[in-house]
Amino acid sequence: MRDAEQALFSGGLDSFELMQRAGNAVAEFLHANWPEGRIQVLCGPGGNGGDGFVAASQLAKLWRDVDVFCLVPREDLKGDAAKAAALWEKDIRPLEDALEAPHDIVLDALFGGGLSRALEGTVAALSQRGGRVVSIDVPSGIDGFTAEPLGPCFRAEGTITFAALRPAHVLLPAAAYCGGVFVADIGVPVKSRLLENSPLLWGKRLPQPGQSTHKHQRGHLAVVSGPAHATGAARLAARAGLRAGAGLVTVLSPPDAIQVNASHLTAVMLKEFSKREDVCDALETATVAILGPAAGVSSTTRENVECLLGSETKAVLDADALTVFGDDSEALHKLLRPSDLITPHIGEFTRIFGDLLETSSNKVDATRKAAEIAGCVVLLKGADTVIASPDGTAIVNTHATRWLATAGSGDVLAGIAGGMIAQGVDAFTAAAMASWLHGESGRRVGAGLISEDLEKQLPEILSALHGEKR
Ligand SMILES: NC(=O)C1=CN([C@@H]2O[C@H](COP(=O)(O)OP(=O)(O)OC[C@H]3O[C@@H](n4cnc5c(N)ncnc54)[C@H](O)[C@@H]3O)[C@@H](O)[C@H]2O)[C@@H](O)CC1
Ligand SMILES: [K+]
Repeated sequence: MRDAEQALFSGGLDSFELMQRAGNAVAEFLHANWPEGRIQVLCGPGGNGGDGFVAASQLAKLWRDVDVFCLVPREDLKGDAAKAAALWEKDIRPLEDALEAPHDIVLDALFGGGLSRALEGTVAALSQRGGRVVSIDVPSGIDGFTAEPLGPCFRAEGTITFAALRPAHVLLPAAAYCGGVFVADIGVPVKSRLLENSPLLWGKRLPQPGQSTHKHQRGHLAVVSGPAHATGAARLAARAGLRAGAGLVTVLSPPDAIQVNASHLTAVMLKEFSKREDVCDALETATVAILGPAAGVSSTTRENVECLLGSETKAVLDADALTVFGDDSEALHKLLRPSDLITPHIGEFTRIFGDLLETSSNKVDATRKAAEIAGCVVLLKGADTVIASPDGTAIVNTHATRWLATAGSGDVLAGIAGGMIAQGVDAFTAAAMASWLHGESGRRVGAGLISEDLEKQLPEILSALHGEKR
């Protein structure tokens, strides 16, 4: 966003004009959503405070009852913040006075996301008062780069930011302090490359069969099963893929697991593989294959991955398919293609991308770098799942529930993504669809959730998204 602002300024746009647009947007946002009550505006010394002064004068024009407090005296303000303060003709009171002043709503215009040290003294005390808070840019006290509180910080009911979402608005723990986030368009032409997951992003692209579509036109998903003692993961993924709409789903099974797989599968087909060539042949007939869930950390799994990534078939790689490359991750990066999806949890991510999480400012940056390195779509699982494509576009999914932290949950996620890819959805969109549908399924089950419950929720959820009554 900084680059886009700089381009605008060098194109002749006055930075104070931008601040006025920002402050006016804040006033509109606050007035529309918190239409009643006395407003206490808390201003910092920089641009964030400047937005606060503009908003305060605009809110007063809307006949709102407004008091303004500032961390520094009016005469110490500089640049745009000083110009903005000049718009406020009444008193600017010292910040300490705010502690005891009557109010209903606080407008937190103290600091933006560039804050470099923890809040102290009066500011820290104000942040801990509770009550109804609306924050400008980010709740003050949040480090916008790491998306973590630097110490005490405001907890907002709503946050208004400008031009585009930043990681702190969607990544935990910062996102939990933001409340509802509104992105105001102030004329900064950024191509938003960070989005929050929602059916609004992809609902219209959910695949659905036409009246005369036959199953072969809905794609073929293959899922590679582990050995006899580890077959459940593949079946969870396979059934989820079928529910997501893949026309055909086949579990590819080693000979020792055929009986156990056969006794548990009905609509999902089963095919035996005993040697490398069998897997290669079977994978080539599929549109997409899921490899990794309970596949085993073995040379067979590695060979199967190499076979899949050397074929025309798209890949969804998870768990053991990633772990087998733990000591040779560059080989995996070289094989992966832009149409592939990998779905590591943090441990697997570290195995194949080293210390990227520690060396990046936050999870969004780390996942973006990973997608660029691997040249494929990366879905980093967590309470705030991040999906990134090699071009830098990222989506964060917070539509989930803690009850999803259970055995087999990730296999279902991979299965839904595979089912969508089978039907022609690109890997990035399929990952976004899958993480939201997975989260929604989890929320519908709630406490007591086991992974077998998840795919059963899909018909109702998908019907609702398609606008069909059941
Ligand atoms: N960049 C732009 O052109 C625009 C910026 N806007 C606003 O400007 C804000 C960014 O402005 P700034 O870069 O001035 O940043 P801030 O408004 O966050 O202010 C930073 C100032 O606070 C001081 N400071 C940092 N931590 C402190 C602490 N713990 N205790 C006391 N003082 C501390 C710093 O020394 C610095 O002087 C955004 O958040 C947004 O609200 C908007 O007006 C839109 C346009
Ligand atoms: K703020």
